[in-house]
Amino acid sequence: MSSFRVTGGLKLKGEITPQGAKNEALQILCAVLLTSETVTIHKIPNIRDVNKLIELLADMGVQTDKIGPESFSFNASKVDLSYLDSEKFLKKASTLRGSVMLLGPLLARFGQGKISKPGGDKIGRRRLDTHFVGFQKLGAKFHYDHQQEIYNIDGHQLKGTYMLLEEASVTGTANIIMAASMAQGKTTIYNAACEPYIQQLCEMLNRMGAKINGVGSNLLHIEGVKELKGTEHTLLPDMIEIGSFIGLAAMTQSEITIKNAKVDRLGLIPETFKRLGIKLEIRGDDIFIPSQKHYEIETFIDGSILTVADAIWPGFTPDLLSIVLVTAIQAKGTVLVHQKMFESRLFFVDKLIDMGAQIILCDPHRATVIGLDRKYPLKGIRMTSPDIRAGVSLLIAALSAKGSSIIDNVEQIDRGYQYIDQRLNALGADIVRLD
Ligand SMILES: CC(=O)N[C@H]1[C@@H](OP(=O)(O)OP(=O)(O)OC[C@H]2O[C@@H](n3ccc(=O)[nH]c3=O)[C@H](O)[C@@H]2O)O[C@H](CO)[C@@H](O)[C@@H]1O
Ligand SMILES: C=C(OP(=O)(O)O)C(=O)O
Repeated sequence: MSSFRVTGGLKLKGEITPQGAKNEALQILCAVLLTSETVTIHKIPNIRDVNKLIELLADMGVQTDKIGPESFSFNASKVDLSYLDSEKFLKKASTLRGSVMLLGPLLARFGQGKISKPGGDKIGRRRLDTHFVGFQKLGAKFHYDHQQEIYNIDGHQLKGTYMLLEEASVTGTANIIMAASMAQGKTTIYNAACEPYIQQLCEMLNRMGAKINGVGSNLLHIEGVKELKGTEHTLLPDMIEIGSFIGLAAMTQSEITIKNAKVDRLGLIPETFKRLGIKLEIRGDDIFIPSQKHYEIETFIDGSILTVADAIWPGFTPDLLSIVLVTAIQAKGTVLVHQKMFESRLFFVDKLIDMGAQIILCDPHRATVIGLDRKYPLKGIRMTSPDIRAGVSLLIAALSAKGSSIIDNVEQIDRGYQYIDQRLNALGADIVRLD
């Protein structure tokens, strides 16, 4: 288990370029299984979850070549399906959430798939019903081995159909789209998730020869094709990293320019941080955040306390609520943070309270932050990173604090933020990795 020793209180300054999007990378990497031709992907982040998925593909027989600092080519002309039965596969697949999206492509191309219960953040119950009900609607048979926690699916000629998803699951929608792309006939998916990750996946599949309409909406029409061909794809900048850098700049009074942020793909993210009083300037495709001593949280029009809540896209992403929460600590004013989707994602606030933050955890889904307006700084403490986004929130708190902090279990942060210590140190932070 690695830790960070963070010396707080330093102002950062400079430019930072976001990595390629983690959650998009996980979908796009799984999609390489859909064709026997070569797929080249650019802007692949060097993070734990992505690296594990690339390893899984290679172990399965996919030819994997690193062709540039952030570019890989993949060729899945030979796939060893017997590897799916191995202990090694099942163990590795269970360490990340994204591995579940191997199932859709496996089913589409080989008529079968198998996966152990996927991992990912322990942030509450994370059911997979949408995925399997969707596969079943396409005609696949599904069996869950409760004892070994293994999901098996089988379905040699999938048939297109109409389906109304019970919930707009992000990875579930991606899985169903990939399975339906090669099913016989037409599939309609209503209440589909439409995050930029999904839009990117659909655009890539269309370049491969798929026929998907409605991209960007929650109503997708997919005309199945017999086969898909190779393509080239560039990942979007990671919008969750971008939001994290905005929060970091505000909390540490830093002047930061986020380069090439693809601002038009960020949805409500810039607006939500602006509502906390943070000044953002959009300069071309960059976001400039000036050093700000004070930032004041808006109220609603009727003067009542602002609520920031998550919602499915184009609502505000749940993955940035922990960052909003930590950013509000040094704001002026009060905000209610309402995490509707996950039930165990806010418990990390006890560490922030230990550091001196004024937060009331109302219940597992809601926390009220009463901003300190820099009347006093947080104080450094020792803490453990429970999940990826809480981990980065603790890092932001530690960077703003007086004194030094130790953050344990930074593997959680490494799941989703590449070289975060080195990149922030280049802006003037003092983070030491202790192995
Ligand atoms: C690898 C990956 O891409 N992970 C992301 C993906 O996870 P993932 O795809 O696993 O998350 P889902 O979209 O399936 O669901 C997230 C949570 O929201 C609930 N839910 C979802 C939709 C809905 O209409 N109603 C509802 O209550 C689900 O029950 C679940 O608790 O999407 C989540 C939601 O944006 C993000 O937090 C994760 O970072
Ligand atoms: C919850 C997240 O990731 P995962 O779905 O991989 O656990 C996240 O990226 O914030």
